[in-house]
Amino acid sequence: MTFIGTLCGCCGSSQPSYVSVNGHRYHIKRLLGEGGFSFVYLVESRENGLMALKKIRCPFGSIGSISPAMKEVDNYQKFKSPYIAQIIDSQVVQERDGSKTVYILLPYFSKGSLQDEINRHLLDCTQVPELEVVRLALGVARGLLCIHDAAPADESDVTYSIVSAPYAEDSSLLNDLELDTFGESHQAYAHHDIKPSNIMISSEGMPVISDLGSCSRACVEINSRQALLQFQEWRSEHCTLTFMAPEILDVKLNSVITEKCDVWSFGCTIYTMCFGISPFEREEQISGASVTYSLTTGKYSIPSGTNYSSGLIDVVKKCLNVDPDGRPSVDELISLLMDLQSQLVS
Ligand SMILES: Nc1ncnc2c1ncn2[C@@H]1O[C@H](COP(=O)(O)OP(=O)(O)OP(=O)(O)O)[C@@H](O)[C@H]1O
Repeated sequence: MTFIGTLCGCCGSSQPSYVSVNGHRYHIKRLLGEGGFSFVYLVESRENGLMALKKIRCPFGSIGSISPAMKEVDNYQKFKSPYIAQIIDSQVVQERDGSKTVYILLPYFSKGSLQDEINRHLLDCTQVPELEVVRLALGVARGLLCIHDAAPADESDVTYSIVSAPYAEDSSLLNDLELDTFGESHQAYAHHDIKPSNIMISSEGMPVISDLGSCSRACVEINSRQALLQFQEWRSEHCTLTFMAPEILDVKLNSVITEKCDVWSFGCTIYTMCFGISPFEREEQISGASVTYSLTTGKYSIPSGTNYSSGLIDVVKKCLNVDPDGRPSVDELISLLMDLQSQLVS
């Protein structure tokens, strides 16, 4: 990986900036967005057109700090679905100061995210039509089904050829990648950060789950004080409070977290599509109760006079059950949403 010119296309430099990933040269056009430790740039290549390049900084330069980013690369390779973003290429770079940077090349979603779509409706004072809410929700649910039902991976099939040489040779890194964050053997995965800004909209208008950095094995047993602290630390880096399931926010010793945490976030996402705000943020606005309190007690309300059908509102209510076992599976959600879709089109 080499950079020619200045990396940041929006920093005011008049010089065009280029980046080379595994020998392919890309023109950096502008910054698309940024997260805690990452920047996402719009890049263009002569052969493949526009793409998004995610640059993840691993500040301490140790294997430990690089593994979450490599886990994200691994996740992009793991799930094959039109409803989950597919990786194009990636590379790890050793920086001169000893730190490492991971670059992930992804398709560019010019329509932005579901959050952008919600924001457009808020600005226009319009609401997302119910049929559109159901169509988008169905796509997200199909992507989630692929994550939750991930087939047991044949570890020997996982290839790391995209990793640049110094790390490909580092077997401890590869071993680290195969370790589940919390040492579980169950093969179902959970995304852990489903929210409208992590769902991109394809050029055909289909929802595509992205930002797989928080995705890890679904079944997490919190069976020691150390596991509890480790989970709390992981949660603060990877999950978003207003979409977070109560069992994650108020994680307890001797509890088990499952993929049902995504079902809660999915319910919050449908609610946000309908009402332009997440249920527990709205609760804070109208009652003054903290998000943490409303969320752990499951206290939220549906705006009165809503013209969304009771069938759709019921789907939200089923997902926002404080008891994870009481929430539907993604399979069940898909059939509920399909029924709703047929009723709406008939
Ligand atoms: N493939 C893409 N096409 C277009 N825009 C993108 C793409 N990927 C990311 N973005 C933009 O960049 C933002 C940040 O990307 P991403 O969520 O992957 O980074 P992150 O560091 O994990 O962010 P967060 O901390 O919000 O989870 C997104 O909200 C989106 O606006």
